This record gives sequence, structure tokens and C-alpha cells, in this order.
Amino acid sequence: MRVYRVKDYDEMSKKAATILAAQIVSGPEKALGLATGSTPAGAYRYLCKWYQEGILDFSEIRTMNLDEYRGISREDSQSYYYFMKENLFGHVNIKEENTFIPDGEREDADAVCREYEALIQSTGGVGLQLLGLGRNGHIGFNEPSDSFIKECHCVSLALSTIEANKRFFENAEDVPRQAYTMGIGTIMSAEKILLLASGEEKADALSRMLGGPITPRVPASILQLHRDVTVIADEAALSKI
Ligand SMILES: O=P(O)(O)OC[C@H]1O[C@](O)(CO)[C@@H](O)[C@@H]1O
Repeated sequence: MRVYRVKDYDEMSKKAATILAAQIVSGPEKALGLATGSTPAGAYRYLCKWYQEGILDFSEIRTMNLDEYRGISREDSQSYYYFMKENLFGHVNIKEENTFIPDGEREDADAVCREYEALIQSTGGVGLQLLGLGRNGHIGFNEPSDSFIKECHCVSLALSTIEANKRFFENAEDVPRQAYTMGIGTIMSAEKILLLASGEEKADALSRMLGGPITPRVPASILQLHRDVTVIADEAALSKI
């Protein structure tokens, strides 16, 4: 695992965008695995800028997002579908039919997850998977639990995640209670993984991920077993190492 220590959020975002851009240029045949949330938004801003400057071309790129809230419409400004449109897809020349996100509008969880897993595996898997880190150590929406769940599944969000994500909603009661997420096995099957962490509120999770035991209580700790992981973290996120 390579760990890059950077000064702050902007430096993290620029370095991450450089790695994503290299993947876009060199390996468009494999899907790019994308994440949502505050963490990757800065990197997406750099990618949009480089597209506007004519440096990047997204026309051959296929993307697979990690997760989506269950029971939310695409038009809802809190859906991850909307987030991706606002933060990346709406600003670059990616083809909509080449972007994939679990369908949060459908309530038939088993079918949604089975189909999404099959789609990822049948199209050659993910080349580079971008990840943020939950304050409780989650990746995607794989919450701390007694066991690692391998494939895409429907998850009940941890109270700490609802608490962390309520900043995006008017009330905590509006935060969806469930989500569809790639499983730990789905994430681990990516050829390369790029995890970003910024801010003091990620310090505890990051130190447990990097130096603690591998346990489903800290889902990100499984990344210690992946052969090609790059972590870019700022000083605040690394403050407990
Ligand atoms: O980046 P944030 O907003 O701190 O969220 C942490 C992580 O949790 C998630 O929101 C759960 O999917 C990720 O997308 C994100 O990277």
C-alpha cells in the first residue's frame, strides 16, 4: 500500500485527479469505479477543468459507481445519480449510456443488487476504484458488521452514517435508511484502488484502516490485503498515525 501525505484537501484532490486522469488516458477499456460524497468532489472539479482545457476526453470511458440510496428518485438532489451529474457527468463528454449507478428508484433490492453485480463482472470489472472513507471506517456503504459481505447488497445505514450524512439534508429524518452498495468482494476485485481521506474527522478511521487488525468492524481494513492500493490523505486525516 502506498500512502501519500499531502498538506490539505486541495492538494489531495489534485493528486487524485492526476491519477484518475492517467487511468482515463491509458485504460479506457476497463471501467472507472467512482465514489460520491465530499471527499471526491474536489478531484472531480479538476477533471472537469482539464476536460474544458482540452486535456481529457471522456468519450470512451465507462464508469461504475459504488453506491446509491435506496428509495430515492434520480431527480432528488440528494441522490448519488444527481451528485454525479452535478459534479462530473454534466460537465464532460461522457456518454450517459456508459455511466452506471445502482438504481435507487427500484425497491426490489435483491434484483437490483444481483443485476448490478452481474453487470460489473460481465463487463470486465473495474480498472481503478476510487474510494472515500466513512468516519466509521466504511467503504462504499459497507458498514461495520460481524462479517464482510462479498457482493452488491442492500444495507441498513449505521446511525453514525445517518448522523454524518444529515448535513446534506434538511432534517436527519430525511436521510434514507438504506442503500445499495458494491460489496467488499466487488471492491477488492478492482485492479487498482485509490482511497482519499481529508480532515480530522477521518483520522481515527484512517489509523484503524492502515494499522489496525483486518476486521469487518473496520471495513476499510480489508484493503491491507489488496495488492495495489494508493492512499492520499492530508495532514489532518493522518494526525493519529
Ligand atoms: O466523503 P464523505 O462525504 O465524507 O463520505 C465518506 C464516504 O461515504 C460515502 O458517502 C458512502 O458512499 C462515500 O461515497 C464517501 O466517500
